[in-house]
Amino acid sequence: MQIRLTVLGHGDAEGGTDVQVTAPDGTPLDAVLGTLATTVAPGASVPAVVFCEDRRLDPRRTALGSPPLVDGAVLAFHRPLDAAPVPAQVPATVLVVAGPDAGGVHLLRGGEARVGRSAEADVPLDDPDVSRTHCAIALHPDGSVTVTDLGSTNGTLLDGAPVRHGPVPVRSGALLRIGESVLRVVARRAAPPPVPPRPPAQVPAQRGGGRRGLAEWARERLGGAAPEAAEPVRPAPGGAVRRGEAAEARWPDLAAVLLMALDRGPRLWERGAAHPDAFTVRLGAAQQAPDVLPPVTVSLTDAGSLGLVGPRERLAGVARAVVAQLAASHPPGALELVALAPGRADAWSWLGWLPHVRPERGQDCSLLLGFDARQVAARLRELTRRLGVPGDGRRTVVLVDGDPGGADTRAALDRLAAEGPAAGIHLLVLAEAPSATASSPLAETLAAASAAVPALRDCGTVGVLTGPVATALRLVGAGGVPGPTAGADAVSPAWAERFARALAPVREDAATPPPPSASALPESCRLLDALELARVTPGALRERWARRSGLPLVLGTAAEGPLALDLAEAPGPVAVEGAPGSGRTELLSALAASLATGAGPGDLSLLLVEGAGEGLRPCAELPHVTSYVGATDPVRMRAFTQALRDELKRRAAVAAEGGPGGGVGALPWLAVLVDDFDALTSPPLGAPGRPAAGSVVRALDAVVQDGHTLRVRLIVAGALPGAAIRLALTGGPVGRAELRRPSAPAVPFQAGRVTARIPRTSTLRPTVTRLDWARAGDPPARRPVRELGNGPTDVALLASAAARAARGERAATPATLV
Ligand SMILES: Nc1ncnc2c1ncn2[C@@H]1O[C@H](COP(=O)(O)OP(=O)(O)OP(=O)(O)O)[C@@H](O)[C@H]1O
Repeated sequence: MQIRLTVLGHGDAEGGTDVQVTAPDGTPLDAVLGTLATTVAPGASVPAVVFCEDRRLDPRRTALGSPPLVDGAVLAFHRPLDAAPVPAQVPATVLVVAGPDAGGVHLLRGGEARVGRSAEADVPLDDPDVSRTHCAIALHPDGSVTVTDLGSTNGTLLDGAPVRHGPVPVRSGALLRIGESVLRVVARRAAPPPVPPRPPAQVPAQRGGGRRGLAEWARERLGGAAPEAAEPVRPAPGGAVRRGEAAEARWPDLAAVLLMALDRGPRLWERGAAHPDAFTVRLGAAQQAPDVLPPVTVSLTDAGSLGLVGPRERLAGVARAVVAQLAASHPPGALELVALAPGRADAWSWLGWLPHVRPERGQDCSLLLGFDARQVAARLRELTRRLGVPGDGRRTVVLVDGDPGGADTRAALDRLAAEGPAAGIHLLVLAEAPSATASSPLAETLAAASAAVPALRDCGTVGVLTGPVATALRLVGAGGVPGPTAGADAVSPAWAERFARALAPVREDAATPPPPSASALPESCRLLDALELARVTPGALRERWARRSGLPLVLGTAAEGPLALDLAEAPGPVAVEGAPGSGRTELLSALAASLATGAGPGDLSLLLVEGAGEGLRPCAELPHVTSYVGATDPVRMRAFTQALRDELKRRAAVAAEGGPGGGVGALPWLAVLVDDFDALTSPPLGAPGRPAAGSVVRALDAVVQDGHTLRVRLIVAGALPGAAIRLALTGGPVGRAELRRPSAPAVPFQAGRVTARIPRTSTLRPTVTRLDWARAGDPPARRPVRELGNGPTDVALLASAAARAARGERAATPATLV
């Protein structure tokens, strides 16, 4: 199990230190507390008290990975932190629903809240058109709310009417416009509308129910927009203005987006791939009516890719808002996020907390981020591999911020911009340019931006920030077709960090579990540990053989622990596939060793066949092995294949004779394991195995055809058409693989290692490492697994223990083979 925490040590700066903890499930905080303290501050002692938010923890009783110690949690040594705000517990709330510093959720507990550009304001707004102290919103003892303009330069509008003299009463739901920002005041007097039943997204249960009030409150705000009430989406590649209150609720504003993440209620991740509003984002609001905010939206499905052009700070704020909306509305099962932002780790590291950037397609990185040229090239390789291949329904949105570097990389990006949408890959391309104004007209701004960032030309919609302070967004469709203008919604970096951290521990509901993250797998897996035979003794083996059922085959470790299947129940042959050097021979050896621990030699015979080389030789010492032959010896190979065919005939005869239930059940199992299958069945001209190839193919074909009913199983390393179970080595660390079965999702795993000698604890010790977000796009650090050079390997230890255990076992009924 891996979780990421932020630790505030003694006297730490506000940001704290981000760390990653890797430990077996259920490890108590106690086990890593000292390491956490020294990782954050070298030489620090174990803290006397630890808080998670405002809650004091008992380190012996708090398990890593269980609430509150989940991904994204903030631990504070020595002092408590403020808990998350709970709007349900306060009578009124001010939500910043639109504008250049949108998304804020401010609680009114009573008295006056000052709104302004000043950092000291109770509701600070980074909006150039807002005065330092602009207006005051007061909550009175009777629950009523008023607003007073404090002599602002640009004035205050309440539902369109200027607030000249205060205080002016404010109804719940009223819109206050100040500068380019729009605030909605919500007082808690209105009854909540009914909520359509829908299972919420899953997060490990939270004790104490600290956020239940927030959930309730958020439903009041958000619950009205059931997706089934949605009007059909019409293609509007240049963007669309949506009118009416339902439209406002349907494309939530950014305050609502933050509450979706904090609350994890029914609207979080409500849009699966087939949802009518899937992949449609709200870029801002049309400023037409005083008391409504008609959302201006763009559908990525229609646009293909979306470009954003403008000055750096505003541009980044709008892009943060777009990405956050996508992450709040779509589950990771429907949406993958990738960032290509060379040199911009500081700006985009917050994405690292989102579940959507985990590599779940076997990408060799910790997170799908590209913060330097190598990482960008790796991400582009992974993405361009998917071009021309029909998508699996899950879409990918790729944030492109900055020059990807080298000519090859630029060409790959241009290809992705042109061909990506057809493969479910949509770009969000940022291009820095001065705001479009009278002196720098839109067309010129757009032309200059496209020259600097060619991928912009393939974007079906481009939003250009306009106006003297770049707070409006003009949408332009393909071919320069003019689209609507919106007041652009942007969010601050702090908002984005808070939003993403709230989503970090959330998982999709149990009905559609996300594929286990490939990166959650260990770098190496000792087979004997996965078999729970760390100390392999004859007694332990005898005991297993005695209680045997089926033919248990432990493959290695999946994200949740050891991965096993029953070979007796397998519907057909098993193929181990992969590139040379990916670990096929090792996995085949592990399968042989695993089978040998599940049944004694009296109940199971192993036949080992080498197509090339001698990779299986270490397994030949297992007492179960009755034949070990290689293609280099065609005479023995022919004899072997003849004997195998005879054995199949003998078994068929026993099966035919057998009484009710078939006599075959009394026969020992026979497992044929073939390494380098391709070399065996189609050896190159002049290869020593060539003379025997024909007979081998016939014998193995007979096993495929008849073996299944005769207690004979076939496992080959190589491509075997019609294999029922495929163990595909996917690259990355050696031994990284996927279990693939028809009509079942692929299960990533790390293959068991058996021909080396690995100290028992090397993959189980808890570790704490500082998180370096700039390196998160690299292949995961390969913790060098200490393999002991001298002394017996694990398979030799197993073979010796098995040989001793077999002495005294009832005499096997050996297969009559060479
Ligand atoms: N699961 C594993 N963990 C760690 N190291 C491994 C693992 N599997 C294989 N290796 C090591 O990687 C190297 C290649 O493994 P292996 O020979 O099994 O690959 P292969 O796919 O059979 O390739 P080839 O057919 O070219 O021999 C060997 O040195 C082996 O010890």
